[in-house]
Amino acid sequence: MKTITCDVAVIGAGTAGLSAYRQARAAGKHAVLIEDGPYGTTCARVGCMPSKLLIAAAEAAHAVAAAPAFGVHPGPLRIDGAAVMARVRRERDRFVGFVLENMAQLPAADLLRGRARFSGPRTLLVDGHTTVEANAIVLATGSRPIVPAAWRAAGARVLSSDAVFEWTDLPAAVAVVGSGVIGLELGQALHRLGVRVALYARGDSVAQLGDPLVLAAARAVLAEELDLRFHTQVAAIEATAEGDGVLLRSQGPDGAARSERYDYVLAAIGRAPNIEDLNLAAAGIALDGDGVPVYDRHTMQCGNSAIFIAGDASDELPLLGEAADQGKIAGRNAAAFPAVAPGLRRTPLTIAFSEPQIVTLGAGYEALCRSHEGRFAAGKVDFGDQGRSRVMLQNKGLLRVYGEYGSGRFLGAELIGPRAEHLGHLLAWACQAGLTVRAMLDMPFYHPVIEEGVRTALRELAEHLATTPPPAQPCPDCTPGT
Ligand SMILES: Cc1cc2nc3c(=O)[nH]c(=O)nc-3n(C[C@H](O)[C@H](O)[C@H](O)COP(=O)(O)OP(=O)(O)OC[C@H]3O[C@@H](n4cnc5c(N)ncnc54)[C@H](O)[C@@H]3O)c2cc1C
Ligand SMILES: NC(=O)c1ccc[n+]([C@@H]2O[C@H](COP(=O)([O-])OP(=O)(O)OC[C@H]3O[C@@H](n4cnc5c(N)ncnc54)[C@H](O)[C@@H]3O)[C@@H](O)[C@H]2O)c1
Repeated sequence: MKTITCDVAVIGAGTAGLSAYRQARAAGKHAVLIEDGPYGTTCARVGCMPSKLLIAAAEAAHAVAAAPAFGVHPGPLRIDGAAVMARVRRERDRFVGFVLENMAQLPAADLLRGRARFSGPRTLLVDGHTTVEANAIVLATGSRPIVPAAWRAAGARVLSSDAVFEWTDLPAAVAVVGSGVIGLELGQALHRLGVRVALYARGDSVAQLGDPLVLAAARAVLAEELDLRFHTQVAAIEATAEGDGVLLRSQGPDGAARSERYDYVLAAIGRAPNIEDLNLAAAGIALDGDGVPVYDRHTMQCGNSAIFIAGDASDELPLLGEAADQGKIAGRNAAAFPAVAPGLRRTPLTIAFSEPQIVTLGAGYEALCRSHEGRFAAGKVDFGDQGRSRVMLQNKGLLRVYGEYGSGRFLGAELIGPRAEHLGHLLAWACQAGLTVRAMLDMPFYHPVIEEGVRTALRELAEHLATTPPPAQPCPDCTPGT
């Protein structure tokens, strides 16, 4: 058994862990980075990048399919599934390669291979071969896809998003379970690439949306294109007798049972933080009801301990940018421990790369119903009649913007709409800058642009904010589906 003594031990060499490690090193500390899986990060290997590569191929196919509506006839659409997946894997490998190149430049003595578990509040045991004694520890162990054991029992044709990017060709039929971000992004991309896709949702939620009006718009817009099965329970999944597919038995909202054959079932029902194998009992920190360490989101410190948490492991907002920011804060504070200080937490921004894209930023509708009951107003724009959106034949979706009575401060927004990733950034920046709705309306708006739709929504919001707020009452419509 070897013993390593260091200032900061980081568990997990993903985005959050690498960010924490770099901060600790930049502070002049001896840091050790422990990883038991492949290097390359979830984002590059099986997350953000390969999923966006698949979506990019789907967008190309969709552009061809949509062209005749403009009087442009490019000829019959032919999708070469093997070529699509080859590009996805080739470009994915390129992104992973950049991470690996950076890893190769780190001092070899700082990199420890193996699975870390706590053996004390400041001590880790790595695979039974090394004990690491650290002044502070950063827990950046990421998350993993949830696939219920009963579904796994059906065999290898029940898979998570991790496996999709290893395909060498596109299958003929896929059942996607879950209407969250992964289900929507991958389900729509596969559909646009010619795969028969049915998307099963036990409730009627759509991606990260909470605003009932935007949710309703999203359901309607997406259902125009996708086979969306809302309020449908997956009753059982079993392998076909030939082993070449799966039978999915489901029960719809009318109680009717259905059994359908697919090549694969893609479980997209959420991700769980990697925390249970860490022997957290030895760490001496408080855990919440889900077993996740209780921590301060501004310092990422777990209680008053020398343990800091970052990235998907924190189960807060499992997004790349958050992992990088949280890792930075955790690494800096671990290096400075016990002199812990709050770090920058930005205005929350989430983007689902469906089409139309789905975006939330700032305070969402459900959160405002709790924190600002009777104290906030909303404005909206329906993209159906929005000039530039219609020019581009992308005139679908709804934006709702929220502002605070009295201060006139812009609080947040939810939307499904064209080029929403850009609108989302614009609005998130205004939110973080603390702008009032009036100040936002004083900004330039070109013509004809989609941002004019944002102005329409802001104008409506400004009108509401100029009136007396209605008497406080419970939000009548803030209970969207599960
Ligand atoms: C399909 C998909 C698409 C996504 N798309 C986007 C997107 O478009 N935009 C966006 O912002 N986010 C996206 N995300 C989310 C984003 O990828 C994650 O939030 C981010 O990668 C999390 O980084 P992390 O450092 O917390 O975890 P990871 O990168 O997973 O790193 C954790 C590391 O810890 C290691 N580890 C775990 N336990 C131990 C242990 N006990 N000992 C040693 N090592 C351990 C793991 O092997 C892993 O390497 C997507 C995710 C998925 C799955
Ligand atoms: N564009 C992006 O930023 C992006 C893309 C992909 C993933 N991600 C991240 O990855 C995380 C995980 O994505 P996800 O889509 O797996 O999770 P999610 O939490 O977004 O959605 C999971 C969905 O599955 C449903 N569900 C849960 N249990 C179920 C069950 N037993 N049967 C049927 N449905 C069930 C939930 O109601 C929900 O609609 C996201 O929260 C997001 O942070 C981000």
